[in-house]
Amino acid sequence: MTEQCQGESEQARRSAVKAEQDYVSRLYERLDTLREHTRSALRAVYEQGGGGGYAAQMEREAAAEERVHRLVQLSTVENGLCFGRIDRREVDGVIGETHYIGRIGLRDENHEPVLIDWRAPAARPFYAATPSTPGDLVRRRHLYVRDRMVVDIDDEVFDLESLSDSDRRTLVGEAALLATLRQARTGRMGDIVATIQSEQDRVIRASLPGALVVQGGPGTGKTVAALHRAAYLLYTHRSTLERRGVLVVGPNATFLRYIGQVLPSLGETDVVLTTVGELYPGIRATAADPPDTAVVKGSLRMAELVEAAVADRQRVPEGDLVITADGTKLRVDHATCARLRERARGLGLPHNKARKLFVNEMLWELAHAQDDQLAQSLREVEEAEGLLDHPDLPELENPDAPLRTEEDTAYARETLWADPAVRAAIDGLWPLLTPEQLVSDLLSDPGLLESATAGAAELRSHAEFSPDEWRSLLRPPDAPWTASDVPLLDEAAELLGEDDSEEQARQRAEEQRRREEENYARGVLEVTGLVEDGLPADDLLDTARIAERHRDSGPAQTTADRAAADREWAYGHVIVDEAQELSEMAWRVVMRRVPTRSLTVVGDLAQTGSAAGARSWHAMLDRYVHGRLHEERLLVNYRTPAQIMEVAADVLREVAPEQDPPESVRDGESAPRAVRVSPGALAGELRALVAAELAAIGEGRLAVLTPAARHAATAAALPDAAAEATPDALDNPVAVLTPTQSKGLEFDAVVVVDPAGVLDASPTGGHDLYVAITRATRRLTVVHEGELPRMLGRLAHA
Ligand SMILES: Nc1ncnc2c1ncn2[C@@H]1O[C@H](COP(=O)(O)OP(=O)(O)OP(=O)(O)O)[C@@H](O)[C@H]1O
Repeated sequence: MTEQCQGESEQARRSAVKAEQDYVSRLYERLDTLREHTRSALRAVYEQGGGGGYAAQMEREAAAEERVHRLVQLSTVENGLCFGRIDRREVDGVIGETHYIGRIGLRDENHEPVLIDWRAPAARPFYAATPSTPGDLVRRRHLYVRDRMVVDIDDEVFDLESLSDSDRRTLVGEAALLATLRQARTGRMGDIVATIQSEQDRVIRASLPGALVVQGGPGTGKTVAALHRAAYLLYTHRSTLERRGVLVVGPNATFLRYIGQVLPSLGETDVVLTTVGELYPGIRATAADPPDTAVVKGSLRMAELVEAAVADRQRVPEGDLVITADGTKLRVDHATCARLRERARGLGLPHNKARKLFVNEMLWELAHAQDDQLAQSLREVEEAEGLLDHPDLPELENPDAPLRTEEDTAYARETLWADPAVRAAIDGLWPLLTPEQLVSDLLSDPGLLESATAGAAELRSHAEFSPDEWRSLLRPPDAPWTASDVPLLDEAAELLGEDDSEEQARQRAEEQRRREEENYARGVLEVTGLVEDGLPADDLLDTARIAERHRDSGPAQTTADRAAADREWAYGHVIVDEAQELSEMAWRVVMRRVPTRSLTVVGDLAQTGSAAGARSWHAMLDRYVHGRLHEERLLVNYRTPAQIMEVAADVLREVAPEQDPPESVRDGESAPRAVRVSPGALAGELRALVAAELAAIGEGRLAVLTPAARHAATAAALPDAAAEATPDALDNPVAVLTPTQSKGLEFDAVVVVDPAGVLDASPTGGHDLYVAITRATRRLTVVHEGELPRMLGRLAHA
């Protein structure tokens, strides 16, 4: 290009930027106006005061809630309100339309659309158009807006002929996507509304019913696409999903925190984000089982084991049941006890519900036993006194009439139930059980476990456990709950049914209150967090005021709050991330939460780290979705540069040759390398190496990934690093994690310590090494003491 041409092009670009600035400024003015309207409407609701009846109060709360929600939404879209534009082709002399695409839809005062929500059908061409299938698009333009200023534009032209001369001169080079990908990581995943790629768009806009499986290698955008899908579904099916809610299940708390801002940044705050370990309300299971135990606990046979364990708690005494109540010995014979158990079981109700019948009938039996006793002792007295057949006594009208009326017997039942000896005896035969009690007793009592194992094999022939297998389940009674216990608790809850004892009800209410408070606090933090992200000062004031006011009136329950606290909640849609890690038993829990089987399952079979996890999507899911499983594949890696991906591909070829690695979208800035350290010198060398890597990445995040057995020692060598996989681990520039803990995360620089140790740590060590290497967005260093594993032979030594 000549200098003159360059100058002209630059000038044309500047004027195009200016024209876009005028448009964008008008959009922000509109946004400000809408905020002001919403704020005034909210004030008006608050100023109404607290009068009126309960209904009026509830109505006011609902109105306030709706406006707060809208205000939060209008605040979240401040950054990047508008990020794109599409120009359609002229058809039959009718000038082609131009649409601006943004985080939300806006209309001007005449109700004309001025900004199209990225999820609306009209925005679809922005994402779906490709050079080979442009549809009716002439051009797609990305707008770079910072602090309300258009700083740049980036065009992709599909039909050069249709552009005016001045438009042609504004064409600029760098693709929006690459610019985004090069940014340093912040420890929080961002949204990608401006740069969704067409293969991802297919995933995001897939229809609501049925199970969609998204299989894709590391960094292909599975997580981020799944989150955008949640936002898309909420927008498109708002009435269904707002009532039933959307659940996102992720692998751990660090990951949930990492992705936690994506949906709020898209204006969606009412989604439940949780882990499998938290799917059972009231339990927060973070401990992990040894791999062997996790495999047994994850197996479907555990369903039968729990079923047998419940049946074992419905007992028949060895001989007759004999209870001393109120000084009298009452007897119910063995056969009657067995009959009562069978009748209660025959109801087909959960254990705690069927117990009502069992208790009822047993009390009748005891009351009748009492009647018999009474008759017996009366007869004995009469005999002793010689009263029987006494000529002076008037003849009874009906000598066989019972001594007590039905009413007396009913009263006697109540008295019997109040007797601790009676209650203890009946509880021994058919106790009221909580899932926690049942599972804890089962796993800590070898007798119960062995008996349940035998029972499981009787129930279903496939449900056999070897002695080694069932013994691997044994643990101390006070052991903390593990994530693989949660499916057992959920299974037990299904089989036991509600325990309506007062204490349980109180505990549930308490747990619910705690969750509400937590959610509320999190919501406020999110709102105020936005302020730091550049919200105008008057919004800061108002947001804080709203938050305070909101607190005074107590947190109103959102669908998400209610859903999270209710084990039996049926969600409208469930998204499972890192889904390859879920065991068969964990899938049972997930499926219970979504009876309609409207699911998005995202994962990568090449990254399966849990020995109880998936080897095939069909094998894992077919039994639930019966052929309604649609699979999409993502093939492009947006995270890991090509040079690092080549190293990962070597590992994959060794550990899962049937899987193809994804193709990197970009080249890296530095070659991945290996560093050999002499045994004993690791701590000192690691400190220096981490310092050098940090300097190389500038702002950004670094992870030191190490086998679990070396985690403590590695963390001790780096005292300033975040050493635990807590939610805020990624707030620290350096985190020391195991490969398992790093699942789903990404870092500008990754230092893998002791790759041979990673490989040897578990049967799926190769998959873990693949995961570790593919966390890097820019730099990879592998530190080793002994021989470098052969599969890493491509790495050059520094
Ligand atoms: N279209 C896109 N535009 C910009 N960034 C993108 C796009 N797609 C993906 N990314 C970025 O690529 C990175 C990887 O995405 P993501 O974490 O969703 O991948 P993943 O497939 O879930 O990976 P893994 O299986 O390793 O967990 C993220 O930083 C994400 O923001």
